[in-house]
Amino acid sequence: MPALDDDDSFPSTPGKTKIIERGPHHRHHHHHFIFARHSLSSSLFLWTLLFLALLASYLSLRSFLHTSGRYLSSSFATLNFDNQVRASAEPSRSDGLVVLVTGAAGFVGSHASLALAKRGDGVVGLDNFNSYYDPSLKKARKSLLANQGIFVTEGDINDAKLLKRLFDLVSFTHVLHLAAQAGVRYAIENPDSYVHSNVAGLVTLLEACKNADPQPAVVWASSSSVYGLNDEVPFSELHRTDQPASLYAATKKTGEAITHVYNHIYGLSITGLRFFTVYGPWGRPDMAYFSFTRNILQKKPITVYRGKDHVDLARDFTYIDDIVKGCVASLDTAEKSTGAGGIKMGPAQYRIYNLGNTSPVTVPTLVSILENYLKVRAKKHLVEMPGNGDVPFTHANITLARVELGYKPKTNLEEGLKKFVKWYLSYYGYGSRKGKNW
Ligand SMILES: O=C(O)[C@H]1O[C@H](OP(=O)(O)OP(=O)(O)OC[C@H]2O[C@@H](n3ccc(=O)[nH]c3=O)[C@H](O)[C@@H]2O)[C@H](O)[C@@H](O)[C@@H]1O
Repeated sequence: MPALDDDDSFPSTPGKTKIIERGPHHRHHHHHFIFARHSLSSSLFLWTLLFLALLASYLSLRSFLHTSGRYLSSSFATLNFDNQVRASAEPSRSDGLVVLVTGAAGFVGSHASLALAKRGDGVVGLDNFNSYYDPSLKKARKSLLANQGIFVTEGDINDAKLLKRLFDLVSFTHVLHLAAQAGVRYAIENPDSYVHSNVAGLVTLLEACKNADPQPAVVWASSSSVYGLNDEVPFSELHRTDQPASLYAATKKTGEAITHVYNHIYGLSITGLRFFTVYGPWGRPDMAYFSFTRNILQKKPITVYRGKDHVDLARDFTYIDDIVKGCVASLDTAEKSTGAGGIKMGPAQYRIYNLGNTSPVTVPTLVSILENYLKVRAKKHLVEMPGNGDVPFTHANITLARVELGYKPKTNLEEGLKKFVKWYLSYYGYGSRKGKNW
């Protein structure tokens, strides 16, 4: 029986190497071979080590440069931001106010910021540039402000860190709080945005104000819509405001309650302004006078809502310059907040004013004024008021604002719309039509 070769007697175990011994000669060669393999693999090992070490130092150097570069550029950005905020906040007259304007790239915010800067107050703007309506209009307003040395930082009033940073950088004497989710009917589509800006954002802003030392006096935009289903006319600050007709109105009414709490607990000086359908150049594209103008010029139909029994809707349309005067007068007459760093020192001022025009105009009349200036007939679709938040009319009693603020609106709808249309035609490049219309 042939001897079974040991090597073949067992199937090789996976992973185990068989050592074959073939006598001394073989063994020598084998050692030589092993030695060569050894020296080859150890030098390969060394080279690999060297390579890895080089690679590691390259990578760490790169990441160091990257991090320090980023750190340096972010430090420069921080420094740049701080300098811009401080420079913008510097009043150019000796007793100038130092005002944080929220919603500064908005319609009322941009006009108010310009008016304040023009008389020598320091103004820092804050705006989130959201896309509720064309943000390019907001950017254009921002450039207008930048030309007057006003810096508008891009940020949300819900950003507590950013607010703290601004208050750490600047001792604001006043906050003009105009940032909000506006629009009555849009609340049906996007209710959350109203809670986000008009409730949560307001609280975040008031927290920053009450923590500041010194605390600023706060003037903010409420709305004529808080009168809701009230049918006593003209609307007085003494009338009921507990029957809102839209979520928008409800969040503004909530704002009045929330600001009262901060006044009561922390001694913040508060002035709430109930604006009545503000219009004018650089206005809001979502509002009727603006979208009607666009559609009329583009020969597109417009929808004109009507109330019950075909009664025309009416608004106490108020021109932007009059509203700005009311805002500035409110800032000038606001008493100081009494608290500091979150602690109340004594009772503080709490005021609410109507800022309207006192002469309501129907929506069809608004349309015919526009038709007249645009020299185009509107394609009107008369539609029953859809019940999505509108009230049939607004009409302001402004006695309180007149007596306490010296507020006196002086632009009627015809004059105001003339200025608006002139701006609209030039801004949207209807330049050649100008001569024809004016
Ligand atoms: O005074 C206020 O408190 C409010 O004024 C305006 O709200 P509104 O009066 O509804 O202003 P527009 O949206 O310009 O509407 C004006 C009138 O035109 C009517 N309208 C609007 C849009 C439309 O397509 N058709 C139409 O007939 C409305 O029903 C309303 O009677 C602003 O949009 C709100 O942000 C502000 O808070």
